Amino acid sequence: MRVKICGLTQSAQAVAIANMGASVLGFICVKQSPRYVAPETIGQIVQTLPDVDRFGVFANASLDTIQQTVAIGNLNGVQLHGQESPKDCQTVRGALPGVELIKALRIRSPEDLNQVQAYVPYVDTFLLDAYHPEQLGGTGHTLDWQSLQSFRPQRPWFLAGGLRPTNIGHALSLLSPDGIDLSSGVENAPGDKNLTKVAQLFDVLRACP
Ligand SMILES: O=C(O)c1ccccc1N[C@@H]1O[C@H](COP(=O)(O)O)[C@@H](O)[C@H]1O
Repeated sequence: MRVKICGLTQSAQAVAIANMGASVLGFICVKQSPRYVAPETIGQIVQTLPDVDRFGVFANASLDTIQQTVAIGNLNGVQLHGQESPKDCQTVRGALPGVELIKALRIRSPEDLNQVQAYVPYVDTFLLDAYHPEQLGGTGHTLDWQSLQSFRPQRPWFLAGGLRPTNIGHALSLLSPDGIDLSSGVENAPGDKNLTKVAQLFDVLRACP
């Protein structure tokens, strides 16, 4: 299972988290977020990293912005976390072949899962996050895990939304996602990761059946 830790802003923390076992690191490229990092800073952090996947998280960004950030930041994945349509995903995929494309869907009710099918031809991976009326992501709110038990998309998927070392065991006792994504659940403050909590997370994952 892939483990993605999102909202990195500091090189030393990113290196430590990769060395603890994270397989994907996420950088928030949404300017309104307190976790925003500029493309040049991402590039500097990425230079220091061991072999790990590096994703930029965007919301309703222009293709130009996404392409430039991927190039400057040396990213190998793009997570679209806004209201991007299947056509938008098709455009990003066409412009960035070889870059993994994740479409994040913010789930308010089980019916929201029906939109997944329309994205299948254009994305590599899905990510399910909790819906919040004022925040795009990093909300710390959990999904209704029970309602996802029959979710079987035709692409690999990440579970996100309010995951913490203290609830990940319960989530994984109900669901078998291809990956998990944590941000605020392993932080001291937005963008400042708590390495003790990240270590606790990996302890729990090692103990999971
Ligand atoms: O973290 C942010 O500030 C953010 C801003 C805009 C879009 C997405 C954002 N974060 C994503 O939110 C999920 C879950 O976060 P949490 O674990 O509930 O805090 C994660 O995928 C982040 O990539």
